[in-house]
Amino acid sequence: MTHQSDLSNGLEGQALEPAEPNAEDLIKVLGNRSIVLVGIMGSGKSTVGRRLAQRLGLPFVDADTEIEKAANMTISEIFASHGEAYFRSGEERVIARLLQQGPQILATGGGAYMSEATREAIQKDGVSVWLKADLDTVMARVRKRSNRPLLQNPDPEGTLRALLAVRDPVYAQADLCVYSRDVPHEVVMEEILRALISRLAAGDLPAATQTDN
Ligand SMILES: Nc1ncnc2c1ncn2[C@@H]1O[C@H](COP(=O)(O)OP(=O)(O)OP(=O)(O)O)[C@@H](O)[C@H]1O
Ligand SMILES: O=C(O)C1=C[C@@H](O)[C@@H](O)[C@H](O)C1
Ligand SMILES: [Mg+2]
Repeated sequence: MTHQSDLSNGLEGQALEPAEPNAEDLIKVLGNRSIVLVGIMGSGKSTVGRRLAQRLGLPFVDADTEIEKAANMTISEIFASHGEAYFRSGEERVIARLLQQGPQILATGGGAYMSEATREAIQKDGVSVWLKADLDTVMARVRKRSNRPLLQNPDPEGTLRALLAVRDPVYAQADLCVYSRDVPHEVVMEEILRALISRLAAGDLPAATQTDN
Protein backbone atom coordinates (compact mmCIF):
# COMPACT_ATOMS: atom_id res chain seq x y z
CA MET A 1 0.00 0.00 0.00
CA THR A 2 1.42 3.42 -0.91
CA HIS A 3 1.08 6.35 1.45
CA GLN A 4 0.42 9.92 0.41
CA SER A 5 1.60 12.83 2.51
CA ASP A 6 -1.17 14.78 4.28
CA LEU A 7 -0.85 17.62 1.75
CA SER A 8 -1.13 15.41 -1.29
CA ASN A 9 -4.37 15.26 -3.24
CA GLY A 10 -3.14 12.57 -5.58
CA LEU A 11 -3.04 15.07 -8.47
CA GLU A 12 0.71 15.77 -8.42
CA GLY A 13 2.03 16.86 -11.76
CA GLN A 14 -1.40 17.69 -13.16
CA ALA A 15 -2.09 21.30 -14.08
CA LEU A 16 -5.12 22.63 -12.23
CA GLU A 17 -7.96 23.80 -14.48
CA PRO A 18 -8.43 27.56 -14.17
CA ALA A 19 -11.56 28.32 -12.15
CA GLU A 20 -14.69 29.18 -14.16
CA PRO A 21 -15.21 32.93 -14.27
CA ASN A 22 -17.98 34.24 -12.08
CA ALA A 23 -20.00 37.42 -11.63
CA GLU A 24 -17.12 39.15 -9.86
CA ASP A 25 -14.79 38.44 -12.79
CA LEU A 26 -17.44 39.79 -15.12
CA ILE A 27 -17.62 43.04 -13.18
CA LYS A 28 -13.83 43.36 -13.34
CA VAL A 29 -13.70 42.81 -17.11
CA LEU A 30 -16.57 45.22 -17.57
CA GLY A 31 -14.52 48.10 -16.19
CA ASN A 32 -16.53 51.28 -16.68
CA ARG A 33 -18.73 49.81 -19.36
CA SER A 34 -22.45 49.33 -19.06
CA ILE A 35 -24.41 46.18 -19.78
CA VAL A 36 -26.93 47.57 -22.25
CA LEU A 37 -30.23 45.81 -22.88
CA VAL A 38 -31.80 46.30 -26.29
CA GLY A 39 -34.93 44.82 -27.85
CA ILE A 40 -38.55 45.41 -28.75
CA MET A 41 -41.14 46.96 -26.42
CA GLY A 42 -42.21 44.43 -23.82
CA SER A 43 -39.12 42.24 -24.19
CA GLY A 44 -38.31 42.90 -20.53
CA LYS A 45 -35.41 45.36 -20.73
CA SER A 46 -36.66 47.39 -17.77
CA THR A 47 -37.99 44.65 -15.50
CA VAL A 48 -35.26 42.06 -16.20
CA GLY A 49 -32.59 44.78 -16.25
CA ARG A 50 -33.54 45.92 -12.77
CA ARG A 51 -33.15 42.37 -11.47
CA LEU A 52 -29.78 41.93 -13.20
CA ALA A 53 -28.55 45.12 -11.57
CA GLN A 54 -29.61 43.85 -8.14
CA ARG A 55 -27.94 40.51 -8.79
CA LEU A 56 -24.63 42.15 -9.78
CA GLY A 57 -24.81 44.97 -7.23
CA LEU A 58 -24.60 47.56 -10.02
CA PRO A 59 -26.78 50.64 -10.50
CA PHE A 60 -29.77 50.34 -12.82
CA VAL A 61 -30.77 53.10 -15.19
CA ASP A 62 -33.68 53.19 -17.62
CA ALA A 63 -33.27 55.47 -20.63
CA ASP A 64 -37.04 55.99 -21.02
CA THR A 65 -37.33 57.16 -17.41
CA GLU A 66 -34.30 59.44 -17.80
CA ILE A 67 -35.78 60.99 -20.95
CA GLU A 68 -39.03 61.65 -19.09
CA LYS A 69 -37.10 63.26 -16.23
CA ALA A 70 -35.03 65.42 -18.57
CA ALA A 71 -38.11 66.60 -20.46
CA ASN A 72 -40.35 66.73 -17.42
CA MET A 73 -42.99 65.03 -19.56
CA THR A 74 -44.10 61.46 -20.16
CA ILE A 75 -43.01 59.78 -23.37
CA SER A 76 -46.60 59.92 -24.63
CA GLU A 77 -46.63 63.67 -23.99
CA ILE A 78 -43.30 64.15 -25.80
CA PHE A 79 -44.61 62.26 -28.84
CA ALA A 80 -47.89 64.21 -28.77
CA SER A 81 -46.36 67.68 -28.33
CA HIS A 82 -43.13 67.40 -30.31
CA GLY A 83 -43.32 64.26 -32.46
CA GLU A 84 -41.16 61.17 -32.75
CA ALA A 85 -38.11 62.84 -34.39
CA TYR A 86 -37.77 65.17 -31.39
CA PHE A 87 -38.06 62.21 -29.03
CA ARG A 88 -35.39 60.29 -30.95
CA SER A 89 -32.85 63.09 -30.85
CA GLY A 90 -33.41 63.51 -27.10
CA GLU A 91 -33.09 59.75 -26.72
CA GLU A 92 -29.69 59.76 -28.49
CA ARG A 93 -28.40 62.52 -26.23
CA VAL A 94 -29.67 60.95 -23.02
CA ILE A 95 -28.20 57.53 -23.86
CA ALA A 96 -24.83 59.09 -24.81
CA ARG A 97 -24.79 60.80 -21.40
CA LEU A 98 -25.87 57.71 -19.48
CA LEU A 99 -23.14 55.64 -21.13
CA GLN A 100 -20.57 57.85 -19.41
CA GLN A 101 -21.81 56.68 -16.01
CA GLY A 102 -20.90 52.99 -16.16
CA PRO A 103 -20.54 50.42 -14.84
CA GLN A 104 -24.29 49.93 -14.65
CA ILE A 105 -27.17 48.11 -16.25
CA LEU A 106 -28.77 50.34 -18.86
CA ALA A 107 -32.23 49.51 -20.21
CA THR A 108 -32.79 51.31 -23.50
CA GLY A 109 -36.12 52.19 -25.07
CA GLY A 110 -37.33 49.80 -27.77
CA GLY A 111 -36.33 52.05 -30.68
CA ALA A 112 -33.05 53.40 -29.34
CA TYR A 113 -30.77 50.80 -30.95
CA MET A 114 -32.09 51.78 -34.40
CA SER A 115 -29.92 54.88 -34.24
CA GLU A 116 -26.48 54.29 -35.73
CA ALA A 117 -24.95 56.89 -33.42
CA THR A 118 -26.43 55.10 -30.41
CA ARG A 119 -25.21 51.71 -31.63
CA GLU A 120 -21.70 53.11 -31.98
CA ALA A 121 -21.81 54.69 -28.53
CA ILE A 122 -23.01 51.39 -27.02
CA GLN A 123 -20.29 49.48 -28.86
CA LYS A 124 -17.68 51.81 -27.41
CA ASP A 125 -18.88 52.07 -23.83
CA GLY A 126 -21.03 49.01 -23.33
CA VAL A 127 -21.68 45.33 -23.84
CA SER A 128 -25.01 44.94 -25.60
CA VAL A 129 -27.56 42.21 -24.94
CA TRP A 130 -30.53 41.69 -27.24
CA LEU A 131 -33.56 40.46 -25.34
CA LYS A 132 -35.23 38.67 -28.20
CA ALA A 133 -38.98 38.12 -27.98
CA ASP A 134 -41.59 36.93 -30.44
CA LEU A 135 -44.72 38.75 -31.47
CA ASP A 136 -47.20 36.73 -29.40
CA THR A 137 -45.14 37.12 -26.24
CA VAL A 138 -44.72 40.87 -26.51
CA MET A 139 -48.30 41.39 -27.67
CA ALA A 140 -49.61 39.67 -24.54
CA ARG A 141 -47.34 41.84 -22.40
CA VAL A 142 -47.89 45.27 -23.94
CA ARG A 143 -51.64 44.82 -24.35
CA LYS A 144 -52.05 45.56 -20.64
CA ARG A 145 -50.71 49.12 -20.76
CA SER A 146 -51.33 52.23 -22.84
CA ASN A 147 -48.03 54.03 -22.28
CA ARG A 148 -46.47 53.16 -25.65
CA PRO A 149 -47.43 55.84 -28.15
CA LEU A 150 -46.33 53.81 -31.19
CA LEU A 151 -49.01 51.24 -30.32
CA GLN A 152 -51.85 53.70 -29.80
CA ASN A 153 -53.54 52.91 -33.10
CA PRO A 154 -56.25 50.53 -34.33
CA ASP A 155 -53.77 47.78 -35.21
CA PRO A 156 -51.11 47.48 -32.50
CA GLU A 157 -50.39 43.87 -33.45
CA GLY A 158 -49.73 44.78 -37.10
CA THR A 159 -47.55 47.68 -35.93
CA LEU A 160 -45.52 45.42 -33.67
CA ARG A 161 -45.14 42.81 -36.43
CA ALA A 162 -43.83 45.49 -38.81
CA LEU A 163 -41.49 46.90 -36.15
CA LEU A 164 -40.08 43.43 -35.42
CA ALA A 165 -39.46 42.81 -39.13
CA VAL A 166 -37.45 46.02 -39.45
CA ARG A 167 -35.75 45.96 -36.08
CA ASP A 168 -34.80 42.34 -35.45
CA PRO A 169 -31.93 42.40 -38.00
CA VAL A 170 -30.59 45.52 -36.29
CA TYR A 171 -31.00 44.18 -32.75
CA ALA A 172 -29.07 41.14 -34.04
CA GLN A 173 -25.94 43.33 -34.15
CA ALA A 174 -25.82 43.25 -30.33
CA ASP A 175 -22.96 41.36 -28.69
CA LEU A 176 -25.27 38.72 -27.14
CA CYS A 177 -28.81 37.44 -27.59
CA VAL A 178 -31.02 35.93 -24.89
CA TYR A 179 -34.60 34.76 -25.47
CA SER A 180 -37.20 36.55 -23.43
CA ARG A 181 -40.11 34.16 -23.21
CA ASP A 182 -42.85 33.09 -20.89
CA VAL A 183 -40.69 32.16 -17.92
CA PRO A 184 -40.10 34.12 -14.71
CA HIS A 185 -38.03 37.29 -15.05
CA GLU A 186 -35.33 35.71 -12.87
CA VAL A 187 -34.79 32.89 -15.37
CA VAL A 188 -34.13 35.36 -18.19
CA MET A 189 -31.92 37.42 -15.88
CA GLU A 190 -29.80 34.36 -14.97
CA GLU A 191 -29.51 33.45 -18.65
CA ILE A 192 -28.13 36.88 -19.45
CA LEU A 193 -25.61 36.49 -16.67
CA ARG A 194 -24.61 33.01 -17.86
CA ALA A 195 -24.30 34.22 -21.45
CA LEU A 196 -22.05 37.09 -20.38
CA ILE A 197 -19.90 34.84 -18.20
CA SER A 198 -19.51 32.18 -20.88
CA ARG A 199 -18.42 34.84 -23.36
CA LEU A 200 -15.92 35.93 -20.77
CA ALA A 201 -14.70 32.33 -20.29
CA ALA A 202 -14.31 31.94 -24.06
CA GLY A 203 -12.20 35.10 -24.06
CA ASP A 204 -14.49 36.90 -26.48
CA LEU A 205 -16.03 39.55 -24.39
CA PRO A 206 -14.55 42.60 -26.07
CA ALA A 207 -11.89 44.24 -23.91
CA ALA A 208 -12.72 47.60 -22.37
CA THR A 209 -11.43 50.43 -24.55
CA GLN A 210 -12.00 53.20 -22.04
CA THR A 211 -10.25 53.88 -18.79
CA ASP A 212 -11.20 57.32 -17.68
CA ASN A 213 -14.88 57.86 -16.94
N1 LIG B 1 -39.83 37.00 -18.48
C1 LIG B 1 -40.99 37.62 -18.26
N2 LIG B 1 -42.04 36.93 -17.80
C2 LIG B 1 -43.23 37.51 -17.60
N3 LIG B 1 -43.47 38.83 -17.83
C3 LIG B 1 -42.47 39.56 -18.28
C4 LIG B 1 -41.18 39.02 -18.52
N4 LIG B 1 -40.38 40.01 -18.97
C5 LIG B 1 -41.15 41.12 -19.00
N5 LIG B 1 -42.40 40.84 -18.58
C6 LIG B 1 -43.52 41.78 -18.43
O1 LIG B 1 -43.71 42.43 -19.67
C7 LIG B 1 -44.06 43.79 -19.44
C8 LIG B 1 -43.06 44.66 -20.19
O2 LIG B 1 -41.76 44.48 -19.65
P1 LIG B 1 -40.72 45.68 -19.63
O3 LIG B 1 -41.41 46.95 -19.27
O4 LIG B 1 -39.57 45.24 -18.81
O5 LIG B 1 -40.33 45.73 -21.17
P2 LIG B 1 -39.38 46.75 -21.92
O6 LIG B 1 -38.55 45.92 -22.80
O7 LIG B 1 -38.69 47.62 -20.93
O8 LIG B 1 -40.40 47.62 -22.81
P3 LIG B 1 -40.25 49.14 -23.36
O9 LIG B 1 -39.33 49.08 -24.54
O10 LIG B 1 -41.63 49.51 -23.77
O11 LIG B 1 -39.70 49.97 -22.24
C9 LIG B 1 -43.99 44.00 -17.92
O12 LIG B 1 -45.31 43.89 -17.40
C10 LIG B 1 -43.14 42.86 -17.44
O13 LIG B 1 -43.41 42.46 -16.10
O1 LIG C 1 -40.12 50.86 -29.52
C1 LIG C 1 -40.10 52.09 -29.45
O2 LIG C 1 -39.84 52.81 -30.43
C2 LIG C 1 -40.36 52.74 -28.14
C3 LIG C 1 -40.25 51.98 -27.00
C4 LIG C 1 -40.38 52.54 -25.66
O3 LIG C 1 -39.41 51.96 -24.81
C5 LIG C 1 -40.24 54.06 -25.66
O4 LIG C 1 -38.90 54.45 -25.83
C6 LIG C 1 -41.09 54.66 -26.72
O5 LIG C 1 -42.43 54.33 -26.45
C7 LIG C 1 -40.69 54.17 -28.12
MG1 LIG D 1 -38.56 49.71 -20.67
